[in-house]
Amino acid sequence: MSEPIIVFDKVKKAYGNFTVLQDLDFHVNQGEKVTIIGPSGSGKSTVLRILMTLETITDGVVYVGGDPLWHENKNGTLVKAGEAHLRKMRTQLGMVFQQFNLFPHMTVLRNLTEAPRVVLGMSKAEAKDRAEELLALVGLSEHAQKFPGQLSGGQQQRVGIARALAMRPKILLFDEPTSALDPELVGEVLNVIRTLASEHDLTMLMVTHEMRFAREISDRVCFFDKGKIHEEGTPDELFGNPQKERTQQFLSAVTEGD
Ligand SMILES: Nc1ncnc2c1ncn2[C@@H]1O[C@H](COP(=O)(O)OP(=O)(O)OP(=O)(O)O)[C@@H](O)[C@H]1O
Repeated sequence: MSEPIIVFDKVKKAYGNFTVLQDLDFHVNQGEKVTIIGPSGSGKSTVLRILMTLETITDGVVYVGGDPLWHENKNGTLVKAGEAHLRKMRTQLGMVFQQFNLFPHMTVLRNLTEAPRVVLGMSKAEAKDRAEELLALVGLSEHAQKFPGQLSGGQQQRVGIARALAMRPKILLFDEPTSALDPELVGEVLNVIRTLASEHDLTMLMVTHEMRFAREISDRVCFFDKGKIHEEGTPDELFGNPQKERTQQFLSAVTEGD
């Protein structure tokens, strides 16, 4: 049984009086592929944004790789983490965004080499070698010198995946990676994620509306509702035999016509 690499311990996230996550207990084991599904506004993206340190937490503790993410241990007490701690912790995670978030004024190659050089201090030659390997992995070797605007949405998202991998994260987060794409471009992105999931020992946590894909690649699927895990299980359990009425309602609404 592998160790948890992500742990949410009674995490609360509120914006003013509005509570998005309420006492959330959640974990992902090392190497596990976990998918979060659920209705709009249930807090799915917030979980990923907290892990990327793009959102703070209101209460509770998040652990990544055994260390508190948003806190530092000072003489046995957890205190709010400083920027240096956050920066160090962040290197364990990579994120693939819905809107790709590539640097538009940089070539594809530079999009992949910039952060490894600046943040990890990698040499130019090493960063370039690594970027070329990753572009081959996502099938974009011949587009290295293009700018993001010259690529299709599917190609841009494949660059987004390669860029996240360039930082050699232990954990890869995907926030609805195909929802900004035209339907005919979804398949090529899912193929890349499928390859990563089957051939690499990465821990993957994904928010997606692609139910069939979630069923195929996940070890575990969590159904979120109102900032909590309402039900979770293997894909066969959750999609094939959901136990709770709310899960059944959600699944029958989103899989209608499938
Ligand atoms: N900066 C913010 N200020 C106030 N409310 C916010 C902020 N960011 C998110 N929210 C609210 O928090 C709730 C959860 O947002 P989140 O993006 O996590 O939902 P989600 O489950 O990912 O939804 P979707 O499937 O629509 O992306 C939503 O109701 C959203 O409006």
